[in-house]
Amino acid sequence: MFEWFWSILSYLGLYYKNAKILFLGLDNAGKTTLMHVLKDDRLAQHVPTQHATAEEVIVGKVRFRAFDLGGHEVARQIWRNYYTNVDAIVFMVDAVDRERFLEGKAELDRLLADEQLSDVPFLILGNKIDVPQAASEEELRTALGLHHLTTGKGDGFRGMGAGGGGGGGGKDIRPLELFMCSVVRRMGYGEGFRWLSSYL
Ligand SMILES: Nc1nc2c(ncn2[C@@H]2O[C@H](COP(=O)(O)OP(=O)(O)OP(=O)(O)O)[C@@H](O)[C@H]2O)c(=O)[nH]1
Ligand SMILES: [Mg+2]
Repeated sequence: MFEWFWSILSYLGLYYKNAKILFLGLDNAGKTTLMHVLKDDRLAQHVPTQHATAEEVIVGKVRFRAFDLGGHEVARQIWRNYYTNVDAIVFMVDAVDRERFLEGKAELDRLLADEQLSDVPFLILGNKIDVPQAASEEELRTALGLHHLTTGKGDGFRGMGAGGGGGGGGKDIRPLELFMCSVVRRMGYGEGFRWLSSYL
């Protein structure tokens, strides 16, 4: 099943596709930490990102050009400078910081409403589930208002009837899913990226 999946990917020429993805989300969500775990498998403490950085990362068999943008309020103003030719958005949320769910939702809604991104798949990562107080997937799904937006976690190709489980899944529906993860424990995001790869 898995072999079959990758052979189709390579047949379609997506094998090692140089996809451009943006890591977005509020400050302190864990974007830079994830970037470095993906890039050189190293966990480190990072200062809040002031300047966007781009790195080449390979997840599974897809090569990404990942742009790590700062999440603090001033840094958010330049997110839109990176929207051109973007292939996917990874939107990270700190699942522990309930007080900022609303702020995160507002930023996510702004992105989802942006014309330039109307066709772009969104992988939403609820990070820090290693912390016992972290919100559950269901709680975060509700807090971010995702119930009617998610398209299902099954691998799928756009236009071939996406959607393995959730609602939606029609042809013109933007792929969007929420996966819970812990970057420090190196769990959860792999499934998310695998899901995302199937739409690139
Ligand atoms: N408990 C826990 N903490 C994490 C995890 N991932 C990241 N962190 C911590 O969260 C804090 C912020 O991480 P960063 O990667 O700097 O966050 P960022 O999203 O890049 O923040 P900005 O650059 O300000 O936008 C750091 O103290 C990380 O160690 C995780 O999976 N679990
Ligand atoms: Mg950062």
